[in-house]
Amino acid sequence: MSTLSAKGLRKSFGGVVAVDGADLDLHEGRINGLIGPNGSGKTTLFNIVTGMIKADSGTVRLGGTEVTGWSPHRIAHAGLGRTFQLCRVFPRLTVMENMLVSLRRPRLRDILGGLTSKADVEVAMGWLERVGLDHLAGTDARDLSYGQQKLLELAAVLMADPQLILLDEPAGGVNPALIDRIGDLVRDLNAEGRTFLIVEHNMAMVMSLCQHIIVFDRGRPIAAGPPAEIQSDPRVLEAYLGV
Ligand SMILES: Nc1ncnc2c1ncn2[C@@H]1O[C@H](COP(=O)(O)OP(=O)(O)OP(=O)(O)O)[C@@H](O)[C@H]1O
Repeated sequence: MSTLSAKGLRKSFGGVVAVDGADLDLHEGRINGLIGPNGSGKTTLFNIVTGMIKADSGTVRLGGTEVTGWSPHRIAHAGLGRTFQLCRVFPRLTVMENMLVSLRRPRLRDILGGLTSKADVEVAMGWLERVGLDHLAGTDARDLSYGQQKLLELAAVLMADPQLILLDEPAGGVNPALIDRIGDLVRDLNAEGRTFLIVEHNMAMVMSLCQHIIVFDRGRPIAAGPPAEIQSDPRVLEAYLGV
């Protein structure tokens, strides 16, 4: 079960209302997009549904189970993986070590001492091949380009075999060739049955990749539908252009 839904989410930071009574319903098995002007609450929503921050009110359900207030680790264990707007890899660990620490099971000392299970290394290598980083397995993550680090972060998320994956600005700061590779990878992973929710400012990517788009403005959804519908929705144009 991968469906993510939320009801009445609300979150304020001091006087700033970041998420303002938002509902969310993802289309299962689809590539869902979440767009909206800067500061409209998209990342805060991501952080709430992945357990990184607690909402002031509202509920989150994952595959029929209420997960409101669960820790990020428990939510990840329930099948939800995520990447971050500012990519999070361990710069001084190699690409392979980054893959293995994402499992949490082995201890860092074991990984650095080569005491990891052969099966884990094989699974990690399989994902590195899928994202095109297998030839860099022994390279320190800090020596990868920013786009390659984003691919590594996604590959590390895939180690947990999540059925639902949230990507926070996968194209941000990435060169066009790697943006295409990330897009192809998302399509392939979706064809295998994984559901995606993608926050992205690159409209060309969102419109070509996503099958269902949710538009946020001032902390709540103002429109949802297929790309062609969203592109011509007057509420969306108003939110973006103020027209
Ligand atoms: N930790 C925080 N402390 C204070 N204010 C915050 C915090 N996190 C978010 N905000 C505020 O909440 C609002 C929503 O921010 P959020 O980052 O969720 O928007 P966003 O849609 O993801 O923006 P962007 O597209 O620029 O990443 C903004 O006004 C932001 O300044």
